[in-house]
Amino acid sequence: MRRCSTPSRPPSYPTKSGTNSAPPPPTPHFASLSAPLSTRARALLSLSLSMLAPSTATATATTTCLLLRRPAAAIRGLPLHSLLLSRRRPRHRCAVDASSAAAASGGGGAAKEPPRTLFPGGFKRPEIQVPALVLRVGVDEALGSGDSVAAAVARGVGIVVLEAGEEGGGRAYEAARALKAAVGDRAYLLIAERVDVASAVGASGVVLADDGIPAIVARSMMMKSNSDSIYLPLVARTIRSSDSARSATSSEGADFLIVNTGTADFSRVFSGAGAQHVKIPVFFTLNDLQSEGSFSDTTSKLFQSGASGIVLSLAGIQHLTDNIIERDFLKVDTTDRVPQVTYSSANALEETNNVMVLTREKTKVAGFTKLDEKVMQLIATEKPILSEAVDVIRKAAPMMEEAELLVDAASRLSEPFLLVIVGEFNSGKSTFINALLGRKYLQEGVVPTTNEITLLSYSEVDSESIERCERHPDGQFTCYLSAPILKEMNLVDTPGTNVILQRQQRLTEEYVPRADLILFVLSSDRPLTESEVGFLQYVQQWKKKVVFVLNKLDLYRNSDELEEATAFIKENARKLLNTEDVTLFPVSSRSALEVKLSYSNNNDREHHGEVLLSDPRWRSSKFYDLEHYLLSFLDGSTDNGKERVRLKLETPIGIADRLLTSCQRLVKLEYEKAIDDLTSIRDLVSGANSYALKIEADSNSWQKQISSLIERAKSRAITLMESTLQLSNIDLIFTYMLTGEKGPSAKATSFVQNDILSPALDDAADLLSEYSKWLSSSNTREANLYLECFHERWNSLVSQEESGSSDRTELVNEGEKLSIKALDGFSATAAAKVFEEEIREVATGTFGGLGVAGLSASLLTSVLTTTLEDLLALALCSAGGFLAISNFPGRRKLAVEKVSKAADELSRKVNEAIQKDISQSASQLVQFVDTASKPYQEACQRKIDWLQGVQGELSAVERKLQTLKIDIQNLHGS
Ligand SMILES: Nc1nc2c(ncn2[C@@H]2O[C@H](COP(=O)(O)OP(=O)(O)OP(=O)(O)O)[C@@H](O)[C@H]2O)c(=O)[nH]1
Repeated sequence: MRRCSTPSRPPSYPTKSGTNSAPPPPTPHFASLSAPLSTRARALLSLSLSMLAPSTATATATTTCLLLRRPAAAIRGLPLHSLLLSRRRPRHRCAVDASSAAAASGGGGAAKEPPRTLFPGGFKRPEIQVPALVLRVGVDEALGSGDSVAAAVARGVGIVVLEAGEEGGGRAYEAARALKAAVGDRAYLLIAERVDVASAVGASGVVLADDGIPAIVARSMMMKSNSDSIYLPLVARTIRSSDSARSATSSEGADFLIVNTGTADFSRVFSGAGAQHVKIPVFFTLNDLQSEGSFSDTTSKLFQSGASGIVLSLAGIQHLTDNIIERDFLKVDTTDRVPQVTYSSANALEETNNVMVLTREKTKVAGFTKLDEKVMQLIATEKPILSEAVDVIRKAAPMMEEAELLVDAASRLSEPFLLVIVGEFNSGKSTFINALLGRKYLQEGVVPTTNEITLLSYSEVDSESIERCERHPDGQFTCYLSAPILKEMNLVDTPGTNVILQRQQRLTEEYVPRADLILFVLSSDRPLTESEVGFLQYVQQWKKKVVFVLNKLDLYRNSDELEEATAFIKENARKLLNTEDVTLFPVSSRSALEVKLSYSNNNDREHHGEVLLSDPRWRSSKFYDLEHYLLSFLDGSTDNGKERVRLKLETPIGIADRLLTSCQRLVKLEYEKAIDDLTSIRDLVSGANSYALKIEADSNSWQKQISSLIERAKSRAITLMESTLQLSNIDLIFTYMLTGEKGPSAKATSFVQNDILSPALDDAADLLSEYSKWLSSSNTREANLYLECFHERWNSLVSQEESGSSDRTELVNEGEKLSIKALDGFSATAAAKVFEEEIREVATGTFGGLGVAGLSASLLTSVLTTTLEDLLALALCSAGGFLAISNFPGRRKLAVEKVSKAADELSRKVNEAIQKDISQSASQLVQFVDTASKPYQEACQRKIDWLQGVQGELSAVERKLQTLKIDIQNLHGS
């Protein structure tokens, strides 16, 4: 029998969180579904995943909520205020439904892989909103003060830390569970020093002690134990010194730090030289005994001097007034205040003597400083089409977080050209950027040095003193520098593509679609490694223009080696990027930087280029060609300059293209699924028609029981009649004729009535009543199965009111059943009377006119026992009476037949009533199922219509984008 299994919901529709591991209800008997849903759902889901995921990613159906709204990464690059205003946004975790996951995996124990999105790294980084209010809770408090914790979260606490380090596992686990229940998804729950407990309760992460296990180990332990989650676990570390802060922030990979030493120690912790390298948020634990006034001062001071949040106990939170919370943690005034700490970049910090810059860059440099009319027009045309695309993408796939990429890219249309520098760690990305800018703005090093994305933007004020870096809540840095090239070109330094931390891999992946041009830095000592090939394939999916830089040219011993390497790279890049046009610049960034730095004090700007060219080190670095190429991008009169405009305009179109294609496929799948759903519902409804057959088959045993009951009564009555109407009973018959009812036949009549008919009728009535109940309950059960099936499979389509409107009372009116009424016209007394009359009829019809005086029938019959002998004897006794008596057996037979017929008639009536009941019940059920299915059918139809509309909108906006693309291509041709 097919089961009414829960279908896995498509990714673009929100699902209810929570699990339902109850077994699926049985299916109505004739539910004929076109395919078992578990298989179908799995196919659907993996299709949509593989469609969304790059080809290198393996998509598996492990979760129904693959694409969640607005992760930190997706909003990186959005205006700051929009990041901060999203503060109270509830965090979505992927609630993997146990049953749907099981269904999706075919019910077997198939190995689950992390779900993927458009980014091959696949995982999402949780957002940490700053300034953050962190609550630390002890085990006792957690077990007893759930309400206070919930209240604190409602007031603005974003992170709750359970201090479970000292506790035994059992209590720590119970406390963590209690906190999890109190906090829900409204804040992050982190467990201090207990990765096992954090994993067991599905907490958001852990806080490690200063000397605890490495962050990467903790993170991977948590990821292993919660392999369904698409979020990277948060790992924080408590620190006591700036040195440990520095190590925690660099290669270690912690997400934020907690300073546990109290307010007074803040400056001490952050006074060391290492503090300048702390690139992740730092939260300070505040002493609870502060009065309100001092709290107010303290929080302000902490934020001004670089803290990103404060940590308080439950008691401490109570001292914090709503005003302070509102002022420092919730309300963000984006006009005149920088709520994040602003870090100076490495060099600038030294130069400015740790002075924090609290004014924010307000004036951005336009992307195209010399925009011609046509470009302006194109931008004006493009923006509304992009916003239309965003609307329709959000409509078609509300959970597709990647829509934010498009929003971001569209908002950057008027901003500077975005050159994103990618490459494996240590390939020389930072050195290349420094060489291009002519100053050591970025750190370089042999160990991975770039943990975060750094966006280099132009600072309008031409003074080095205000060069600085701002850290955004999700870790991205924006550095404002005065390098002229940044006026029209923003540079992005990314973490290496082969870093061990998934978080950084993802950071880089997310920047690829936004890039207007990608500079792929390869290292001469290992050109085109496996991971570089993988990353290039990913880049190719976004159809980005890539320029290769073969760095560390100085490592080659001769030109043959260089030629061999360039040929190798070009040949492979051609294949990988599917283009003939591969641009590759072999350079030595380090030499170039050294040369530039050696002339940095040369004030003769005018002849700077000539001076450099005269230096053989500069010439051998070959940096000039690359620099010239990039600068030509900034010159609108050159081919590269024109291409720059095209690339810039095409960046959001490329993203839109890809997202729209994904949406088209999703919507198509949704559409096909909706059609399938509608067909399945209709199949179920028509399957109800077969219910009559099934119920008839099931009614057979009832019918047989009742028939055999009647049959038994009949045969007993007939036996009685036959034994009464024997000539051997002729005395009795005569007596009966003479004395009427008082004779011996009255005995037979009462026997028929009391011993045969009445009990048989009672039994039959009981049986029919039971049958009627059975019929009703069978109907109700069947109806319920249908309801459950509709509810189970298509619950998400209809509202509760709509689905609950079917009335089941119609199905249970067993009092109305015809089979019960079938016995109504049949009374035992009346039947016995008829029985008696039949005997009388036989007797009078046979002997009434005979008048045989002197014949001793009893004498004859005492010796003659059979009917034949009776007749013979009578014939012998009276030739005159022979004729009359010879009719006796015939009359007796007729009487018996009459009784038999009456019984058969009763049996037929009962069977007929049963049949009518069956067909009535079946049609009631069909009617019921039809009515119950209506809301679902209508909802499916609505969805089909809606999806058709969305398909139309998607196609319309795609067409507009195609036209726009042609216009952009023709921009400089006409
Ligand atoms: N020989 C040689 N070494 C170079 C050159 N460019 C950079 N390096 C060295 O390569 C190492 C890594 O340079 P970085 O610029 O930090 O490399 P990166 O790609 O930014 O590294 P991550 O930020 O960790 O991804 C440093 O020791 C540089 O001095 C070069 O042209 N020649």
